[in-house]
Amino acid sequence: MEFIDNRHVNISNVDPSGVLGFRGTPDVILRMEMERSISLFQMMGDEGLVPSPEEERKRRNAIDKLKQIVKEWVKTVAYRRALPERFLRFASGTILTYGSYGLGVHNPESDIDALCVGPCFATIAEDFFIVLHNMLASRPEVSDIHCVKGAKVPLMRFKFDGISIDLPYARLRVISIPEDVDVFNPFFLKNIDDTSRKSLSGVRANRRILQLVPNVEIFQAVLRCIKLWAKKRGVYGNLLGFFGGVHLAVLSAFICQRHPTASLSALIFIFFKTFALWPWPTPVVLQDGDAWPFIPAYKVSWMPIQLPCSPYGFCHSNIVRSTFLKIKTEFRRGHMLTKDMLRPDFDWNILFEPFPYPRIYGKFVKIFLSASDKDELGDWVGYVKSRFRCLIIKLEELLGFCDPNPTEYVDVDALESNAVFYWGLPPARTDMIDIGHVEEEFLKNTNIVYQGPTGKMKLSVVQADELPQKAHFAGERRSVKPCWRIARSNQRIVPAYYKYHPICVDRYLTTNASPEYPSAGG
Ligand SMILES: Nc1ncnc2c1ncn2[C@@H]1O[C@H](COP(=O)(O)OP(=O)(O)OP(=O)(O)O)[C@@H](O)[C@H]1O
Ligand SMILES: [Mg+2]
Ligand SMILES: [Mg+2]
Repeated sequence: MEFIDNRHVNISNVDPSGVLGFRGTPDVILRMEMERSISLFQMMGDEGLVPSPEEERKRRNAIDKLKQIVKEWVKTVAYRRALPERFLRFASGTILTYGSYGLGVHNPESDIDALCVGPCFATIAEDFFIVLHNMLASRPEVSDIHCVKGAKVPLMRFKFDGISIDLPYARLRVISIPEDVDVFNPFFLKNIDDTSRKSLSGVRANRRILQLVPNVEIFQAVLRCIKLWAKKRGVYGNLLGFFGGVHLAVLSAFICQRHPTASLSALIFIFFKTFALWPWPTPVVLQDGDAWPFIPAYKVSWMPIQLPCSPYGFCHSNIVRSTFLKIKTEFRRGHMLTKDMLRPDFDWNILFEPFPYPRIYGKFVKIFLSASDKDELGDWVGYVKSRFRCLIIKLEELLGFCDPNPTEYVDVDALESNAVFYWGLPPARTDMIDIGHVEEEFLKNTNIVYQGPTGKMKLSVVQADELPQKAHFAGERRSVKPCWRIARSNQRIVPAYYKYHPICVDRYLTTNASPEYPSAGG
């Protein structure tokens, strides 16, 4: 814990308004602040947030093997395309990791976001989605492989040695891709196609964040804590109108950038203070020497967060009025709790306490999704989740507010495989809601074309005491993180969409952004 010692900011100095509930000499404050940082690190360990060395080895090994496969694939393609001998020798491709793995904040459940970077002669349609797909599919380590072609960032999704991998593709205008290719070098970015540019933007954004933060380790610790907080408090999940990983990464980096010498505990306090008082929709923008002017923030999201790489768009967001209010409330709660962190009885566990839905809301809309087996259910749940934003907006329209709890429950008494969501409703007017009509409208308005054999959906309004006791976080449900498979609608082949993206805005892959939230970002 050495680095905590020498990067202290006295918490009362970063809180000049003096609202901290503790007085003491600077020495005592420093010591207590350090203790708070240490106990937070310990808590993260207890929560199992940091993968074990064995798990890390497994991931490293999977990436190495993937790199090897990509290299072989490039040679195969070069050969098939009858490239001259001198080119054949040099032709190469590589894998670049990004997302939570690239930032070093993954947990044992996280997937690996890995970008396949290939040379100019390897096409996405044929060479990536057919040749590489077949090479991967024939490997014993690979299972559950899906091609996701219709998304803004097309990708293959599969498991490698049991680890979920998202593999988009970027094709550069060169024959040979250096292993450590510089994704900021204009030479490599020249004349690349739109899909490749979008695919690369995830890697570029992540690398930029790591370049911009003054201390990577402390940034990683802050982000891990904030992600845990967001999951526990029900404000993590882009599809449900909350934050995704990239949003929290930029917010955490923003704090770390401005307080380069602060300790972990001080940064957590500053994080909540800053965003509890933030004048939204003023965008959160990392200090970056190259930054370009951006489009007016109010057109982008309730909480605009700019991506730190050209063309400096905004992270896509599904935040609606209700989720905006919930996030703001949670920021304020975080601030109220952490400003007292130097008090002797301060306990981190309170900050990370799961959001007490049954205590806060009397009634819930229950969304019951079922299918005949687990695979079908995975596809079905993914499909419906991709349209959740429409349902949130509908309920908001009728009731003024709705809290879409991202937690997925399972009804163990039901005969079919199922997933159940319970969204908190405000007390007033709840009795007047015709939930059957909402269900009908949801199906109709979202133009559901999914015709999987067994997917069913039932909406009902239930009392708080009907909520199950046990649940698991949706974000941890990696085993059923499917793609929506090709389905037939009126004899018309409907393209395979990424499970999250057919209509609603999700991540940066969306193909059909809502007019209120134009696609501005990467
Ligand atoms: N809404 C978005 N806007 C812009 N870029 C995004 C968005 N969502 C995802 N990305 C890019 O894709 C990467 C991977 O996204 P993902 O949602 O898997 O985040 P993550 O940080 O890996 O979180 P998790 O641990 O939940 O997987 C992000 O790091 C970011 O570069
Ligand atoms: Mg990820
Ligand atoms: Mg991913």
